Amino acid sequence: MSEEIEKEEGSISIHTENIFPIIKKWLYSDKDIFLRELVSNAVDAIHKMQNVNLMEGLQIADEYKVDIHLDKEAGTLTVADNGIGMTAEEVRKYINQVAFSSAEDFIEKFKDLEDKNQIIGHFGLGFYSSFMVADHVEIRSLSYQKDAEAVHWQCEGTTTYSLEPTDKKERGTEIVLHLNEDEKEFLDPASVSEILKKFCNFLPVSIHLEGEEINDKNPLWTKSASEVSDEEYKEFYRKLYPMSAEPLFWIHLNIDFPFNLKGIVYFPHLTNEFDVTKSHINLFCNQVFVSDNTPELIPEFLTPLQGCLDAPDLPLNVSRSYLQNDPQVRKIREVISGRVAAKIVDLAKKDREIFEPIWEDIHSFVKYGMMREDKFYEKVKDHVIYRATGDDAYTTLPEYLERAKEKHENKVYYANDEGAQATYLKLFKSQGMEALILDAMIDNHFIQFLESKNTDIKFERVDSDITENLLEADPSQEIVEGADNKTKGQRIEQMFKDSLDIKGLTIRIETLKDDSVPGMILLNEQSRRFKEMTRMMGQGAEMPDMFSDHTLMVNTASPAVNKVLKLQDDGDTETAALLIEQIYDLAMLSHQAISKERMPAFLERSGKLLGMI
Ligand SMILES: Nc1ncnc2c1ncn2[C@@H]1O[C@H](COP(=O)(O)OP(=O)(O)OP(=O)(O)O)[C@@H](O)[C@H]1O
Repeated sequence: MSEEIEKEEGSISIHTENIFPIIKKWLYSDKDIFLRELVSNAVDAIHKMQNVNLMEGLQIADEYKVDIHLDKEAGTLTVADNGIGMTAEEVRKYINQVAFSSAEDFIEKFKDLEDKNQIIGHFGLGFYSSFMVADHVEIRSLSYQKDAEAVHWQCEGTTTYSLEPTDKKERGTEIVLHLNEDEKEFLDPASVSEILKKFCNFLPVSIHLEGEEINDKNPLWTKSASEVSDEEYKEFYRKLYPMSAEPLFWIHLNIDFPFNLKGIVYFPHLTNEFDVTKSHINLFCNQVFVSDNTPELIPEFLTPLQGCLDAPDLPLNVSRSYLQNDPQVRKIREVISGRVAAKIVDLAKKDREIFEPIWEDIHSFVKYGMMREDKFYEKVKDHVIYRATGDDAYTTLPEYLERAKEKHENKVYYANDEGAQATYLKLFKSQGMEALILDAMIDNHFIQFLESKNTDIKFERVDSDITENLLEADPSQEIVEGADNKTKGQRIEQMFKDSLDIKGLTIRIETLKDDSVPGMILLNEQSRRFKEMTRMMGQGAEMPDMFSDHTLMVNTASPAVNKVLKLQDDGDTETAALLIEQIYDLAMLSHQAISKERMPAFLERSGKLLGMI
């Protein structure tokens, strides 16, 4: 006979016995944090004691401290404090009744595994993290309360415990961890010291390991900026990052309203080893180390920032994605961005000579920040400096435009490869004109961005066109020569056109004030930029040919060009053709290496021409 089944509904029971395996397994990778949790509890207990003393006007002249003691023989690690202590009632309430009411609740709170490190400390689970490394844990405690009786609690990693009176004489709590066989590394003072240095380095209460104080109770960020010297900031940096070069600048934050935020952030001297994509800020909560991986707190373009932030009221028990959208975290990012902008303006205004080398390290980040954040852009835009070819090595954009007003109003000339564009820069210099050097990866985008922000200003690379200022009013254009009624310019143009059979090439005849350059390649700014963009995106299999359209500007003032004319007149068309090819190759040479197709002819021709001298 089959059993009759009637419909029933109910809840699946998950037993609390499951909790210990979960604590061990899920949290295993971060087991070091049990020390942070126990020491934080001890510090909290001391703070509570200090408050009670304050309120009751009691004078208890103890030196408050947390003692960590390792006993190799017994296999125990003990965290002892002289804080407020616990009565039996309090142990029952705070320790036995774990802050979650069911395993379901526990799992719900832990579902975001990424944050387990932070969550553990924020759901009243801190003490239980000791079961990650010990099956057997004891608490011995004596409450500060009058006539309190000392208690001894023990648990061996199951859901049963024992609680009995004990003979502890001094106020406070001792947590004794009988370490598991494979956790004996926590008996090694050097390992424990390292963990304590990470988590407890800046705790506000004295922390002793085997009798020796290991922490700095008053880290620099707790002081006010006016009482800290530059040397102290640098020394603090060296302590945090012993192997690093001196930071470029730093910002001391001390904000009480509308939220609490203290800290010192440093902009490092960047080296090749420095990972600019990774978060470098140490986050603290009331001097307790929380995390060294909270990129959400820093504007993306400032990820290289190092240092410490102490944000006591951040809701750290929430997921990373929440943190990203949390209004307070956004405000922190804004504050940091604003303060960095102010610092940059301040440095730029104060002393250019100090600012210039710093600028070389930070400019890509600043430019990226300007493109990403309008507020940041507005704050720094007039103080951003550019390397320039004029008398001053660096200039701001407003300064440059002011100087260029007469010669080329609202036009900014720039070079992005000083070597390749040397001829053009020389011409500019000889005519008292300046160009900006914009040769960083980001500058291509930054130029477009600046143009979009300042629609009246145009940027042109020095080889994009020949400006009026470089040209001589050309008498040769007017002079009609020979029987064919052509000007000198027209004749030269014709000869170059006839000789050079090159795809996409246009010949343009000009007379430059400078006669030392026979020919120059000009690339139209807009089409060149378009090709560069396409190349950078690099999706198509075919890379755009930068020279599919180019202009050879032939300088009629050049003796070499006049020589071509003379040879033609003398009937030596062969040598004239050689010279024309040579002028073209030399002009191209500054843009790219001579192609393998043209190279043999170039070498042979060069040899021939040398032989003629
Ligand atoms: N060393 C101690 N001295 C006095 N009370 C303690 C000590 N350690 C723990 N307690 C008590 O036990 C409670 C539970 O501690 P637990 O670490 O599990 O969570 P919590 O401290 O409430 O929260 P957090 O996870 O933020 O530390 C504490 O709130 C405190 O009342």
